[in-house]
Amino acid sequence: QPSPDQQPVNAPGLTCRLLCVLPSLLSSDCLTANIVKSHRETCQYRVEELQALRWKVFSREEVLAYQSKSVEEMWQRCAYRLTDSIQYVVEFAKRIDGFLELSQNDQIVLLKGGSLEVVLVRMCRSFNPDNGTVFFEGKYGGTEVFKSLGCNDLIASIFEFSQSLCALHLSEQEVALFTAVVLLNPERAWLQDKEKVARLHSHVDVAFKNTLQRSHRDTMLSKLSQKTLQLKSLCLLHIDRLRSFLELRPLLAHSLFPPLYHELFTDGPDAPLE
Ligand SMILES: CCS(=O)(=O)c1ccc([C@@H](NC(=O)Cc2ccccc2)C(=O)Nc2ccc(C(O)(C(F)(F)F)C(F)(F)F)cc2)cc1
Repeated sequence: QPSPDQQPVNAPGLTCRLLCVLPSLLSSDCLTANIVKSHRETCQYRVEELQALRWKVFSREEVLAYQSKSVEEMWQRCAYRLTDSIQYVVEFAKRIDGFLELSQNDQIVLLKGGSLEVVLVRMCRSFNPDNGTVFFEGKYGGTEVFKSLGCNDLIASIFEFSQSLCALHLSEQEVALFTAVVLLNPERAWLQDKEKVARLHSHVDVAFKNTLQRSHRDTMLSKLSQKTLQLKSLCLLHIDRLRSFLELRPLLAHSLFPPLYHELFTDGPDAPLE
């Protein structure tokens, strides 16, 4: 009888355990690859591009020009920019395995509830934490650029959020997986098939956790769950400011804002996303 340390490892048991756990690792790796690819194809600007533009900062004159614009014009410019970014998020969602298998109603509910959150997470890639500027209309500017919007608290919160997210030094792979988790939130109100969304969400969550563990970034999870809470309140503040802006100018809403922005952020008659 060989001594215990010479006994062959209980091979069948080990093989079985590997084979049992392997499919989920494989499917989780496939899902990770799909999400990272979807992000790369729909991220609007690559990080390298955004970083190469950091030296292009608005001059004093350009800042003054922004500050002398009307509230309406500034809101319109931001709304257009955000709607542009949201279109890319819609495309990102459609490329995530399983998203298009959800009912159209649930696809719209998830995008209505999560697209602005995803844009704000993605936006941190265009934020320069060294001088507190964000890439806007071709150059980098600080909060002073958005002064004429008349909601400095919202802008300050968005900049603080971007600053804190930058401090986590998320890789593109982590941004991809984090934004997929944010988007596939089974707790969104009005979901028809909550269980189906919860299954998809848990697959993405497992894929994200596996990725973080492999790169020894497990500590990131607790920090990111705090970020998700901040994100929620930030978007509620943003939508509430938009509403109060629009309530004062009912006619403006339809002429000023691109249709998608209107559908996503006002409780007007729900038209399906094109
Ligand atoms: C989000 C995906 S990404 O990181 O790839 C990415 C980053 C920045 C932009 C930027 N693109 C432009 O400017 C387009 C362009 C370029 C040249 C000339 C004219 C036009 C852009 O849209 N910034 C931008 C910042 C801030 C805002 C706020 O509304 C918010 F609330 F989102 F932060 C504002 F309030 F700060 F203004 C809204 C928008 C687009 C995509």
